[in-house]
Amino acid sequence: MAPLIEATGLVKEFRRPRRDSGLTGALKHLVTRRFDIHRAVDGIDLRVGEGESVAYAGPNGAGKSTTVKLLTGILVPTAGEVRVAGVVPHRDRIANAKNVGVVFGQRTQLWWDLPVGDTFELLRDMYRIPAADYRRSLGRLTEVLEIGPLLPVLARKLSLGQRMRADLAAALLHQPHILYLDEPTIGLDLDVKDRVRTFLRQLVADGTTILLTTHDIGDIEEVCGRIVVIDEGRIRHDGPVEVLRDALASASSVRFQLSASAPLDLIRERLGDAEVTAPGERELVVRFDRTTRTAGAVAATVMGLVEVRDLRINDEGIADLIRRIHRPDEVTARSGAA
Ligand SMILES: Nc1ncnc2c1ncn2[C@@H]1O[C@H](COP(=O)(O)OP(=O)(O)OP(=O)(O)O)[C@@H](O)[C@H]1O
Repeated sequence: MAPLIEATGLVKEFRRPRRDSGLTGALKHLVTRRFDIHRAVDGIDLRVGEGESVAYAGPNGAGKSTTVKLLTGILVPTAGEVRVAGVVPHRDRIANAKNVGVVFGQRTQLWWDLPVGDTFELLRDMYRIPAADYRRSLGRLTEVLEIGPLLPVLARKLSLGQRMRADLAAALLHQPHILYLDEPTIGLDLDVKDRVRTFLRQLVADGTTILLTTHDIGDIEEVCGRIVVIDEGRIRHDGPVEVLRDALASASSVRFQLSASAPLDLIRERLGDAEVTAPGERELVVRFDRTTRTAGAVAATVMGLVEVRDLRINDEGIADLIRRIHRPDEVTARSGAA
């Protein structure tokens, strides 16, 4: 079966005005209008199957929102191919919109000055949802998201948590197969976060395909089965969240503050397969497998080779791994293989 989301060699370039500094620069720009080309998405190959829940993670400016905009058809790719449920999004935005729901944590699609229920009715008309389907869909969403009491309330009077639940319902009224979520739990308190995540898990269990961009590790761990990490417009990592979690269950690290710069080669030689990096001049980080050596043994080895002022032991989590994928310079300074 063909994947539901299929992007091949996807590229999006933006033109950015190039302006030299100062008044002369601004005036020159007015006359000559020079531009730089910026590749926000730089050759992405992504396939997402029906029913998958994929986290799309990466640092600020990595190209996450641009990818989602290409998938919704808001943006036209500079190069490459994209298909969502068989539709080329930018060629047929209306057909694509029928298959897709979109939720932005930082922006609402509810009409600000209307009661929530009125927005829902507008969406029913926009999507031409048949009356019986609408009643069923609204009934189910009202119940699971507990938004019955919110229907007569003006959107602008909702709390953030209430707004997010209403936004989720708005995105799902037309029963799309695919849901894109952009930071859906941002700013929510723990209770509401939990409810939103439980709801999303249920959606996935019922067969909806989810692509979720987030900086929140809890969203990734609790909702997603797969994680794709993007940086500078390129995919740096793609794999099951569970494998990552298992790999990290045994990962540990010790961070040292040193009195002098570290004899890196010597430390690497003594620590064998551990990963030794020097993020700062008098800083040393050793990552190792907890099942094969102890933090105490690592500390003793380092202390035998250089004077240590302070040290901190950390067990690694998915957040650390994503951070390391973002900083290939730290990752490439591997011991053994390096
Ligand atoms: N319309 C635009 N015109 C010019 N540059 C843009 C435009 N939209 C995005 N960019 C640039 O493209 C790059 C990727 O932006 P994008 O919004 O996709 O990142 P992101 O991964 O979603 O980041 P964040 O986590 O901050 O939301 C950034 O450098 C951004 O400044």
